[in-house]
Parts: sequence; C-alpha cells; structure tokens
Amino acid sequence: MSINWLRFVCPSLKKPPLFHLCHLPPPPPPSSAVIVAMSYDKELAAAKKAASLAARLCQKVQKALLQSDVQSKNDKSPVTVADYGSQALVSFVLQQEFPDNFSLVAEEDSKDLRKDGGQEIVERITKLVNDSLTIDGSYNVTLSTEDVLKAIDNGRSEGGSQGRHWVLDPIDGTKGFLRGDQYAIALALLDGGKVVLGVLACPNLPLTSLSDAGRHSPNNKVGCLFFAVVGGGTYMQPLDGSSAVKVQVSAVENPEEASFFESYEAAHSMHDLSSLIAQKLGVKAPPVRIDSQAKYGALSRGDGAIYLRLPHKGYREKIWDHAAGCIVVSEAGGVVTDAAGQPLDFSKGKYLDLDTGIIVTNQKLMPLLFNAVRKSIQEKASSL
Ligand SMILES: Nc1ncnc2c1ncn2[C@@H]1O[C@H](COP(=O)(O)O)[C@@H](OP(=O)(O)O)[C@H]1O
Ligand SMILES: [Mg+2]
Ligand SMILES: [Mg+2]
Ligand SMILES: [Mg+2]
Repeated sequence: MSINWLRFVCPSLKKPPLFHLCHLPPPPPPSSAVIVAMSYDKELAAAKKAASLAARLCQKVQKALLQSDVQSKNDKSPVTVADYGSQALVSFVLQQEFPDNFSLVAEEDSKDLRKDGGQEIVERITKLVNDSLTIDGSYNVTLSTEDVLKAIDNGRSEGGSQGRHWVLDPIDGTKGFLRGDQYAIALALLDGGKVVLGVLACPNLPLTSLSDAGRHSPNNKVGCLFFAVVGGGTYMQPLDGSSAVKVQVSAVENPEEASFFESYEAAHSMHDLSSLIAQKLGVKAPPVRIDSQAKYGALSRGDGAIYLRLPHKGYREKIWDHAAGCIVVSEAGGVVTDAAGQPLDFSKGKYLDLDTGIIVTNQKLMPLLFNAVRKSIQEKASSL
C-alpha cells in the first residue's frame, strides 16, 4: 500500500473573553422585523449521506491496512488513499447535490498524486470511489482517474465571510486511522462565515459512552454519526443508519468530577500544560487521549466534560479540524473558545486566527476552566 506523507505547521493572542458559542447568532431583530428561519434540510441530508459513504470507504481501507500491517513510524502528518478517496467522494456527492452553488474548502489536494509514480495510487483511489458509488446506487456514473483528481481539487476554495462554503476534513486523525484507533470524517457548512451545519462520522467510536465500564467488550458496537444544524440541537445515530437521539453535553459543575479529553499525539497538544490546568481545577480522572474530532462528538454526548487543545507555539489551526466539531458541541449546550475566551472565527479563510489553544466545556465549567488555562499559560511562560 502506497502512502504519501505531508506536513503542516503554526497562532496569536488578543481581546477580552466573551464565552460565546462559536456560531453565536446575531442580536435579535426589533419585534416588527420579519424573521426568516433558514432551513438547511437538503444540505443536512446531503452532508450525512456524503460523510456516511466516506466512512464506509475509510472502514474498508482501514481493515485492509490493519490486515496487511502497513504502518509507519514516520512522524510527519500522513495522508493515505482513504484521505484522498474520502475527499473525492464527499466532493463528488456535494457537487451532484448542489451543482449551482458549490464551494469546498478541504484538506487534501492532488499535487502529490499527479507526480511521477502517482498513477497506481490514483487508480486505487478511483476504484475505491467507484465501488462506493456503485454500492450507494444514487448516481449512475463511473468516474475516470481524472474525474477523481478534479473532485479532490474542487476542495481548493479559500472559504471566507461571504456566501456558502463546505468545509471538509476527509479523515481527521490520520495517525489514529493508521494505528487502527479513532478518526473522523468531518464536514461542515459555513454560511456568511458562520458554521451553520456540521456532521461528524466516527467509524470507531463506541455507540455507548467512553466512560462506561466494559466499553472494550466485543459486544460494544462502534460507528457514530453526529449532526447539528444551527438552532436545532445535536443528534447522534449509528453509522448503520438506525434512528437518531438528541445528545447533551455533561452537566457536571464540580471540576473534580470532570474528565477531560486531549489529543493522543503529544505533538498536537501540550500534555504538560493540560496536566497543570487539570491540577489547578482539581480534576481527579486521568485525561482520555483520543485522536480526531471524535473528541468533540464524545464531549457532545457527555462522555467527558472538557477538551483541551493547546498546540505548540507557531502551529496554525485549520478550519476543517474544528468546524464540524465546534457546532456539534455548541448545539449540544457546550462552549468552544480559544485560549483568550473568544469564539472561533471561521470566516477568515483556511486558518483560524486564534490565541494559542482551543478550550471546550459546558457553560457552568467554562469560567473556572478559562481562569485555570490563563494562569497555567502564564506560569508556564514565566518558568521558561
Ligand atoms: N503540530 C501540530 N499541532 C497541532 N495539531 C496538529 C499538528 N500537526 C498536525 N495537527 C493536526 O491535528 C489533527 C489531528 O488532531 P488530533 O490531535 O485531535 O487527532 C491533524 O488532522 P489530520 O489527521 O486531518 O491531518 C492535523 O491537522
Ligand atoms: Mg492531514
Ligand atoms: Mg484534521
Ligand atoms: Mg485530515
């Protein structure tokens, strides 16, 4: 199995804390104004379909990967046939559903695939995508390798504050995917620079809480689809399509009873800083380290109460790593801010322009968490 390797890098500080939801609606209009409720029904149905199809493609590849035991210890950010296949598939489905108004900001591009020696991998990706489309049966097409490369490159939009843009991470947590652990297909819709819809497919996330005893039992089914539309709450359903349930973040108010999530990869978040924060809060449980936006999904249903993401200096967060997760948590009653207490701003293009770190919890715990984060960051800086 061929695997190409990519890498990324690089953040800032400002303004007083606000504790807003990340997609906070504008202030209410005067009572005489006509309120037009925006419906995103068609977009939600398309996003769920695209993410579920992509999840199936990824599951197939992950199974083959694990069986053939192809893994790597290279610590650069990886990209696999499944990342490309997932992006091509989601891009194709969305373009079919919204041919007149289609803009996609997505993580991957076809540059490496078009290089010498890339043909074999492109053929594999094309086969995976066509197999997925055949199983689905809604589109009577067979894509060529060039169609697949174009579908991948249709994710080159820059996003921004005007109009609608889909935001896709075709596999978030590629390192987790390669290890056989957690990963997510994360798809969101921006409208006027705000996240209005998010879907998170988490093929390896147990349907029952991560905090439940016996979660490693072979009977514990995995595969969750979280979805949220602005103002409509957050729902979770099994990836196999059975019915959805509304979910809520944890109601824990006492930080000693809170458990928290952080990245599995220490390079993605400073584990020493989160331990200091946990210590200040009096959190008793050890951190739960998992890959990808599955953390946002798990938090939205109350598996844990806090998610801390504190990247090393210089790392710039990309919108596709947080857009879907942010609305999934905030519609479930949670709060997502940067380390300065500001809501995340998805309107500035591919990157989030934020103060070092992202903090996520429920509304009751946020003030305590925010203070602990600020104090810990100051202490760490003065000890250097
Ligand atoms: N040095 C770094 N610091 C912070 N995040 C990083 C990073 N290197 C990669 N990432 C991002 O972390 C994401 C995975 O998040 P997590 O740590 O929550 O699993 C990666 O997404 P991809 O796997 O889509 O590339 C990548 O965008
Ligand atoms: Mg990546
Ligand atoms: Mg990612
Ligand atoms: Mg990715």
